[in-house]
Amino acid sequence: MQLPDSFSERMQHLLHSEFPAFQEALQQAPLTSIRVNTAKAEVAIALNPVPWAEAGFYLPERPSFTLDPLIHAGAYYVQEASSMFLEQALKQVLDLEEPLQVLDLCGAPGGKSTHLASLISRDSLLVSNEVIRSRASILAENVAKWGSGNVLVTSNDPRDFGRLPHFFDVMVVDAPCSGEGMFRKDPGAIGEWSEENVNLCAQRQQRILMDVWGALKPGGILVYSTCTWNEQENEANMSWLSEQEGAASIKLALQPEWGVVPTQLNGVEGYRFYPHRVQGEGFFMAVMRKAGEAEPISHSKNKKKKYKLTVAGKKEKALVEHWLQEPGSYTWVQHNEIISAIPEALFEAADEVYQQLYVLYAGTEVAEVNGKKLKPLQGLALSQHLHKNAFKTAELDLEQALRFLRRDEITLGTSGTDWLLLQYKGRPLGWAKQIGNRLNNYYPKEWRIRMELPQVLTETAVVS
Ligand SMILES: C[S@@+](CC[C@H](N)C(=O)[O-])C[C@H]1O[C@@H](n2cnc3c(N)ncnc32)[C@H](O)[C@@H]1O
Repeated sequence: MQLPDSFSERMQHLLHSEFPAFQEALQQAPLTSIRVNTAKAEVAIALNPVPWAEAGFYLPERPSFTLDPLIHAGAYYVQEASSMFLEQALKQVLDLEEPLQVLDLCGAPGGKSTHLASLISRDSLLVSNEVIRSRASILAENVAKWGSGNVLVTSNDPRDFGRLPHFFDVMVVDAPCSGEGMFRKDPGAIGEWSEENVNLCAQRQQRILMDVWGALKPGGILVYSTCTWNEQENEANMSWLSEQEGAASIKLALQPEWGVVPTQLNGVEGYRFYPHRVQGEGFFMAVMRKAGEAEPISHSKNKKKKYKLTVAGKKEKALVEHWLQEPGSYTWVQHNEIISAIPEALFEAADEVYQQLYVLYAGTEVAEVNGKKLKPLQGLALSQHLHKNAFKTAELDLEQALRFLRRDEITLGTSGTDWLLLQYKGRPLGWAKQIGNRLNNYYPKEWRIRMELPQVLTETAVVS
């Protein structure tokens, strides 16, 4: 791996005698790690845990994840281990039992969003945003697969969040960066690296931070991260924020065996992940508290208020509400023919987000209602709160499951006119409709596996 000279000089300056070990680590193959969706699955084999994330595990080798139906069922997410350090920021700084309004500003493809969704309580709202529309669709797909039901996926420019002043208790800004920490995983990133790009990234990060800062409550928490090592994009930006806005740095407790390197610049604490020190890729994180007193969440129900969300009619709601567990805990909303369930406690906040931002996916998309015709939706199949007994289910073997996920035609020897919830190892994958002894495949077109199946299929058996 040929590194740019000025990058090597910078790293030598940062690492001194550790530089040769760092260089050598960059030549090693990157590690593979996953984070298990504990609401849906558990690890099936003895795996080494990621020490700073409860549901994180290293895999001994990288399987073909596409060929494991359970990844499509949202049973786990492939995520780089260092990034899972976000968990420490949340657990050490916040009371996660409390209802929180959380923003993940740079959300796609969804590693941190799905992690946040697992960490926050059911009465907490996660707004998961991605400015680039095509990437926002992938984010919405991953959020729907995770199935927690308390996430709104938006696709807005950071400056649009100025329309939600003092709205969020927590903000995660996993900023677009020069990607030095990804050189080992994505050698293509080396060619894009330049001093000029580092400066441009640092300026863009400051702009992003200023654009969203107003949406953070006084006393609210910012978790800032990048996958790069240079000081400009990391400690210097946090020091700038502290000077500019009076934000205070928050110190996290570290276990020495983690190998995470704490840093300090002008009173700002940072956490660095180097591949020769930790089992993971390059990463930086800092946690800051906005000046001022924390305000409790208050959304007054006002009868005269004009809502953007339309509550579903009684008739429509009655048709589908038994499809989720605890139907009474949701507000059922309808947009065109789509009925979605939003946790009742989050309705007011969700409506405010709808008033101000472009929402791509909200809560759990449950059904499409067209007169008397009812179609269960993919979001429901993958929901952690699906009421399975309301449906006929069919268990698929590995080949059938992969064919279903490719949107191929499949036959199961069933007959009738029902909707079938198709499962693999007991985990729902999606819907098929029986038409006599044929099955219509309703797996979403945009999500389908495009890969040809190999002649011999082997089970991945990472989680069960
Ligand atoms: C490091 S990635 C986010 C990874 C994600 N947090 C995860 O854990 O899966 C940064 C994201 O910022 C988005 N982005 C690019 N330019 C941006 C901008 N000007 N403002 C906000 N986000 C931007 C990128 O499209 C990208 O998805």
